Amino acid sequence: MSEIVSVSGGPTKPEIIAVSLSKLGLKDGDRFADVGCGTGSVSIEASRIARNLTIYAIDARKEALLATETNFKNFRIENATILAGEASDLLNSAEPIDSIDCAFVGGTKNIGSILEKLVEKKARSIVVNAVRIETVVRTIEAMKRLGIFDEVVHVAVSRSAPIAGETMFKPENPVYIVVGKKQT
Ligand SMILES: C[S@@+](CC[C@H](N)C(=O)[O-])C[C@H]1O[C@@H](n2cnc3c(N)ncnc32)[C@H](O)[C@@H]1O
Repeated sequence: MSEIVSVSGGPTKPEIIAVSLSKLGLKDGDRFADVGCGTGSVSIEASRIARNLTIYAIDARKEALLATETNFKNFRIENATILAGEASDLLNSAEPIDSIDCAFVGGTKNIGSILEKLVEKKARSIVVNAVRIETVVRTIEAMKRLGIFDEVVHVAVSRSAPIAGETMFKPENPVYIVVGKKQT
C-alpha cells in the first residue's frame, strides 16, 4: 500500500476523518465535494466507505493540487475531478459542478460563502473541520442562517508513544467537527 504524500496542513488525522465521514453519511453513487482537499486523504477514505462516488477535490494551493493528483493516482481513485482555485468561486456557477450530495470542508477561508453555494447545489449533508474558535463560530452562525445547523463535535485525540520501554499518550491538536444537514 502506498504512503500518502503530505502537504502542510494535511493529511487530516485518520480519527478525525473517521468521525467526519460518519457524520457525513455518504451513500453509494453520491456526488462528493472535498473542499480544501490538501492531500486528498478525505476523498480517498470516502471512496472506501461509498462506492461509485463522483469526487470534486478543490484547493487553491498548487502544492496541495499536486499532492492530491499523486495520491489519487497511487490509491487508484476514479471519477475524481481536481479543481484549482478559490472554492467559493468554483462553486459559483453550474460549471464545473452542477449539484452536490455531500461535502467535506477542510479549507475554511470564505466559509460563509462556501456554505451558501453548497446549499444552493442541494447538498444534503456538510461537515466542516475547524481548529480556530473564530472559524467554529462563523461556521455555526452561517449554518444557522442557512437553516442547516445540526451539531458541533469537539474531538481530542491522544496517541500512544513509547517512553522508557513503556507507553505514554501524546495529545493531537483538538478539532471541531461542525455538521450541517438539509432539513427534510
Ligand atoms: C487543513 S488543509 C486540508 C487537509 C486535507 N483535509 C487533507 O487531509 O489533506 C486546508 C486546505 O484548504 C485549502 N483552502 C482553504 N480555504 C480554501 C478556499 N476557500 N478555497 C480553496 N482552498 C482552500 C488550503 O489551501 C489547504 O490546502
